[in-house]
Amino acid sequence: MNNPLSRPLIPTTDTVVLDVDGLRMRYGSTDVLHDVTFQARQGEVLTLLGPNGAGKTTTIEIMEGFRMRSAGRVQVLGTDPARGDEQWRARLGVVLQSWRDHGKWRIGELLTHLGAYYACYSTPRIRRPWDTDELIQAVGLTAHADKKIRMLSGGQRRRLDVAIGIVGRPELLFLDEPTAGLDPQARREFHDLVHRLAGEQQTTILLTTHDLDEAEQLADRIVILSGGRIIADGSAEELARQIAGQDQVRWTLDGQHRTHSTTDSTRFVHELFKQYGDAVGELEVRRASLEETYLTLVSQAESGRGGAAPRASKEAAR
Ligand SMILES: Nc1ncnc2c1ncn2[C@@H]1O[C@H](COP(=O)(O)OP(=O)(O)OP(=O)(O)O)[C@@H](O)[C@H]1O
Repeated sequence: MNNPLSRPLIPTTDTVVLDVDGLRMRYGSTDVLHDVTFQARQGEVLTLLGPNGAGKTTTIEIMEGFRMRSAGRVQVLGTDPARGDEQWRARLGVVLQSWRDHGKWRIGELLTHLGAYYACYSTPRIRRPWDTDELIQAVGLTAHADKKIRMLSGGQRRRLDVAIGIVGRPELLFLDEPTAGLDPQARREFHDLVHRLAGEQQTTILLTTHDLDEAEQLADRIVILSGGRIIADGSAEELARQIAGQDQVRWTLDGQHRTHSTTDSTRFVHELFKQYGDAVGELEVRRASLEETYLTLVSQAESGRGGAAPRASKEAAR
């Protein structure tokens, strides 16, 4: 786990919510997904990264049941999305790009209207839909609840998109570039909301983003797709470890500045203190940012130097 904030309040369970095995997709004579395999567990935030055209949207649309796959096994909340019924669909949340319809409606009216469709899918464990006022507060739109949708700013609309995606209290939420167009404060609030959904409500979240800081902030696990293949699967730290020599340890000893590159900075620092104790000063460990790791892994994959993606272990998924 990379960020203490991303640790769920209730730990991620072992229940597999998303199970994709040997997924292939072909458009005409072009293969765009090759043997894609990954899983996500309940309460886990999984981020799908990859360059334009890598196959992220195709993968997500297959899981949402909007696109038929060419081959492979896909189970979403225990059901093959190609055969998902209304009851199954009510357990999913999808945040689509901006909601442009119903411009004359007010936020509260629209959410109450959409939420009503979920009432019959309530269960003893999950009361559906989300209470409109609570939901509006959760996405930070209380001050605008009575505004007509066409009067909202781009960022306010994006918050409304998220509210529409979660009004049915989904067990699995798909977020496609959710913070594009949000200002820094709205982005921060959105990140808090994702942490709350995953931590308090045990919602599994699959999101795509091109913002690597965001991925690092939010993801329990990161899956990188390149050219339709998974080239990496693990936490940000695990992915960084795949690239040899990326941690830089700096310190001073007898007034002299020293630097050392290592794949295991924890062990190195331990040895350093064991050997020199209090004589070590100004210690600094600089880990590769996710951006550096990502760019290296993608460029290795594109030049054919990448190895097979290590499958994330159960522990890595927590
Ligand atoms: N309906 C389609 N017919 C033919 N090819 C398609 C179709 N949809 C997508 N593709 C191709 O499949 C590949 C994967 O596209 P996809 O949209 O899944 O990528 P992506 O990772 O979501 O990209 P981006 O980051 O640009 O949104 C691309 O080469 C794209 O051109």
